[in-house]
Amino acid sequence: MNLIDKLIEIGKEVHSRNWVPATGGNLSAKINEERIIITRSGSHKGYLTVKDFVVVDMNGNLVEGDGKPSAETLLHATVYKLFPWVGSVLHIHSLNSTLISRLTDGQIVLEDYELIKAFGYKTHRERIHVPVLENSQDMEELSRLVRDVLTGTDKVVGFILRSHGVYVWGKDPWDAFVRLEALDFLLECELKLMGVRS
Ligand SMILES: CSC[C@@H](O)[C@@H](O)C(=O)COP(=O)(O)O
Ligand SMILES: [Zn+2]
Repeated sequence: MNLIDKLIEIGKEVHSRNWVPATGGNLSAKINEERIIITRSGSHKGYLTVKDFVVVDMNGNLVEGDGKPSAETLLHATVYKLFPWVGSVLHIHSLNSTLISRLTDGQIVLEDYELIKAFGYKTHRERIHVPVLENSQDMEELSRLVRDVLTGTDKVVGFILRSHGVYVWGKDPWDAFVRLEALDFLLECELKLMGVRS
């Protein structure tokens, strides 16, 4: 299966979970060190076809395909540039990531969950971090912020844009999807715990 087919399949899957309502979200995969394939801006992630993908360079410039690359292309490029091992970046607007960001300042710290091992760690004892960043429509500024919070740490497994959604990455589209599933589950656990404790 090629990269586009895999991303189309992931689009259907995230749509079936109500993670990408109303054309929200964007999906990408790295073709090589200089090129990314990413969803076209405004495409519905549950009904993607080959025409909904464009090729961009690592600065977000369109290289191939019709239409405008995702409005958030620069955020994907920032993750690829920082982590050479990453082969796919997924962004969704799940309820769990959106709601928890409205109740959290700074970052979410996850520890003592078995599913932490889904991020490649050997033990549930590892503490992993999910920074919550202020949402912005200024992608240049936001990508600088993302670069700053991701620099010099291997404990950040994703980031959330407040009241917007979550970004997760992996070595390929399937790995990124499994991590996304794990992270959304962990966010739901934290959200429910907040409800119980309040
Ligand atoms: C439906 S508005 C959502 C967008 O503003 C954005 O947050 C989003 O995730 C999708 O943007 P897109 O440009 O289609 O990749
Ligand atoms: Zn979004």
